Amino acid sequence: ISLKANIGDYQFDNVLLNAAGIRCATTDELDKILDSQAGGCVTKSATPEPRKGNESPRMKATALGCINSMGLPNHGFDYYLKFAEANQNKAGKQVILSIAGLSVDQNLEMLKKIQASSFDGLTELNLSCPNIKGESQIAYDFEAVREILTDTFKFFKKQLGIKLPPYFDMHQFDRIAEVLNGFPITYVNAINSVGNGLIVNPETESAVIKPKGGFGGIGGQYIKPTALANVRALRLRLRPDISIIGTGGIRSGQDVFEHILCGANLVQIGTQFGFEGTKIFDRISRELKEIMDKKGYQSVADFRGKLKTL
Ligand SMILES: O=C(O)c1[nH]c(=O)[nH]c(=O)c1I
Repeated sequence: ISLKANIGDYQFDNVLLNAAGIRCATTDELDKILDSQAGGCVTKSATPEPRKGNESPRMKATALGCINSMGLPNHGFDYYLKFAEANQNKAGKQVILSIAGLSVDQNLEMLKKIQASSFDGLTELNLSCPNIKGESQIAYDFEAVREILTDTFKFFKKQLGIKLPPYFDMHQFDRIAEVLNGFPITYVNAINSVGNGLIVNPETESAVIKPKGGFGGIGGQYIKPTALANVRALRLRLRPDISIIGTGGIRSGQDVFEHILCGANLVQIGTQFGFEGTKIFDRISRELKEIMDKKGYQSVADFRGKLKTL
């Protein structure tokens, strides 16, 4: 039974990856992921310069997942580009370089550097960070997405993925797919955390994270139905050559099976990877293979996108 998959001409020995932002801000953390059963690693979304991020407490775990308002803490774009250049082309293991500029110009500046660099792997353009004070998630403004991709593909000739926020309305699925189908993107990653949730502690009668009055992105079990709906809706609307990475609510082999059934080519694990560390990739690989064995599937292609309706 094989858990191999590919995106464009990039081979992954395993469909499991970390989600950007979780235990992936330093080279040590990234090395640990590459040394694990994961099919590759995704770097913490980078800004052109290093950032401290928001005030702590800025992340809180709950019984069903977590809330975060990290505020893009990272070591700066050059740090991650250097790691990506040094660790690309490991057989069957891909390094995905994630960027999240605070403006169109910052994104174009980083993309120009990638284009000029020796990194020939996948870049993930994060248009969905929910935690920058005063900034909204770019991908909720469809014309802004069209503009940044128009500017990007005037010079960017390497392979680009787009990290999307969750959408909650059929016309939004139609609109974002219509915009993305107009560009030579390699994949979309659905979804980022569900933005601006609020976790309350009834004992202390208080919010549980400091930034933004306690508002932050929600991950974990809370968001799996929304993640699956976004993967499915985009699979049904995007050009067949655009792959999908499914992210959101994964903590078992069954959850991965559901994401692939909805159309995911690969999956990323965030909240639960944060709780368990890299041994999660062994556990979930084993659980997924057990499910495939029971159902008589040899490869993930056998059931990818084959969700039935009633
Ligand atoms: O606050 C963050 O750093 C963050 N947090 C998220 O939940 N998603 C994101 O894309 C980002 I860039």
